[in-house]
Amino acid sequence: MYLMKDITRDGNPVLRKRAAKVSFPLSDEDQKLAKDMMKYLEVSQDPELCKKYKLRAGVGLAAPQVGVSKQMAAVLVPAPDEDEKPLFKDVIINPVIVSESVQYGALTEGEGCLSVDKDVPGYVPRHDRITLRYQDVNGETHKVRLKHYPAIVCQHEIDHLHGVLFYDHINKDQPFEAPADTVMIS
Ligand SMILES: CNC(=O)c1cccc(C)c1Nc1nc(N2CCN(c3ccccc3Cl)CC2)nc(N2CSC[C@H]2C(=O)NC)n1
Repeated sequence: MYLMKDITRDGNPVLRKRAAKVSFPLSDEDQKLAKDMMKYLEVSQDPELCKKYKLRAGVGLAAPQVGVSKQMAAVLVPAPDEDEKPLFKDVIINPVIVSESVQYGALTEGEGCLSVDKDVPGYVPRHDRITLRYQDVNGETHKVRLKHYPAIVCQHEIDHLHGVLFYDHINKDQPFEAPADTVMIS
């Protein structure tokens, strides 16, 4: 299981590389990587376990964040009502955003990243809605339409696979300025 010591931090070149495509069938190593990344998210979202293992909670974790430059990310976006099923839960492999809304979306509180220890205030303008194509651990291809929070999270994770960090998108002069008609997501 990953601990915070296993998370690569900003400054590590692996976070600024384009990650390599993953081939199928997954090697045992890649299967374990997928399982361990999802496990981190599950444990980090459990208040007891999060405290016990001193983790930062997350809804997404990309392979470069555990030092592996491969096109794989775990996403676990819980439903607002905890006894509902998650808004999105899967390990996305070789993900491609095939279409995206003109309209922007941004988290009202800004974004955090397990690999960025400092707080970087400001809006991170992303596409409010995306159509995402990816392969799951079994090699099955999925094409899903996402909007608002799950769409934001997937864009944040796919950025990691392209060597992009969230603060790259923050307007330097006006960090809390967002394009007109941006959907503000709380
Ligand atoms: C600087 N202000 C802020 O960070 C920030 C501040 C306030 C609100 C938001 C909404 C902020 N923003 C933000 N909050 C999150 N979490 C909220 C808490 N949550 C969580 C916590 C505990 C249990 C279960 C869960 Cl689910 C875990 C996820 N996550 C992300 N991001 C950006 S996209 C990838 C995703 C990620 O996983 N980052 C580690 N951003």
